[in-house]
Amino acid sequence: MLELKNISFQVDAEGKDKEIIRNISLTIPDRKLVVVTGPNGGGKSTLAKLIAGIEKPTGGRIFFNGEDITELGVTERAQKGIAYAFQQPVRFKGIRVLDLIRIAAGKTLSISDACEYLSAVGMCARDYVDREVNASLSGGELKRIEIATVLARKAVLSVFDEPEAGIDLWSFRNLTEVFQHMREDIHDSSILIISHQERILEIADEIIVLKDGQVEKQGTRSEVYPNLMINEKAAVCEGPFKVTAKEGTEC
Ligand SMILES: Nc1ncnc2c1ncn2[C@@H]1O[C@H](COP(=O)(O)OP(=O)(O)OP(=O)(O)O)[C@@H](O)[C@H]1O
Repeated sequence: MLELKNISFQVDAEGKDKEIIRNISLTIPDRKLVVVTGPNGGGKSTLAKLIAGIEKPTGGRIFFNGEDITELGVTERAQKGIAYAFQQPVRFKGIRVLDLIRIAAGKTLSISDACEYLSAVGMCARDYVDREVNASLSGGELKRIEIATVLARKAVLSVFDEPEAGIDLWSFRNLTEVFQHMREDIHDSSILIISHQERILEIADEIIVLKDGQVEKQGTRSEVYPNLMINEKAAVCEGPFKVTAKEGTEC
């Protein structure tokens, strides 16, 4: 279980203090798939980076299975079982896709085992295992490879920052199935996905809405999702809208 207690994150932006995360307290329980959503610039990626240890909070404490990990860096948190897939993954010149998946798994996987992770994210695995993780890969390919490495980690807490970004619709459909399988096979781990996608929100156990660096809403999918959809619809409807019990929201 991951617990954030009164977490704040402030940066110096052109000589002025800017508070990106404002006194957030939340829990990511074991055996749950939690989706963080909300408007652009609300602080979602920053929250993920604070959890992964890429950024350090300027206030508050972070606990992982009861242990205070606030002062631990990325590597130590990774060793404790926190895996993180960037919104914009980094490239590793000189390292093959196969090596990256083996490093993530922490063991010498056979080529066919490594290929399974690539196939899971919609890649024709044999075409990719020997490719270098360099600039020759497209953004979408790189993104899928990174998601495959997080799958290979089998982490205690897997954090995915906008896994849908840059991924074509067909592969995205596959990807939601991957998350669904991860959810079914969750045991003592948990999954945190930052996403704007309805298909991902629909498979969440819990949804957190982050806005202006604060938790605007938090609850089970059935508590949060219907209202979220109404608000989204209201934002795009020019005129008045009505809600019907059966059909959801109509403009
Ligand atoms: N190091 C930084 N210095 C200054 N401003 C920052 C820094 N990091 C993030 N921000 C700002 O903080 C806000 C939140 O950024 P963040 O990337 O966490 O948002 P987000 O909710 O993930 O957005 P999106 O949905 O667009 O990915 C944004 O306004 C961003 O420009």
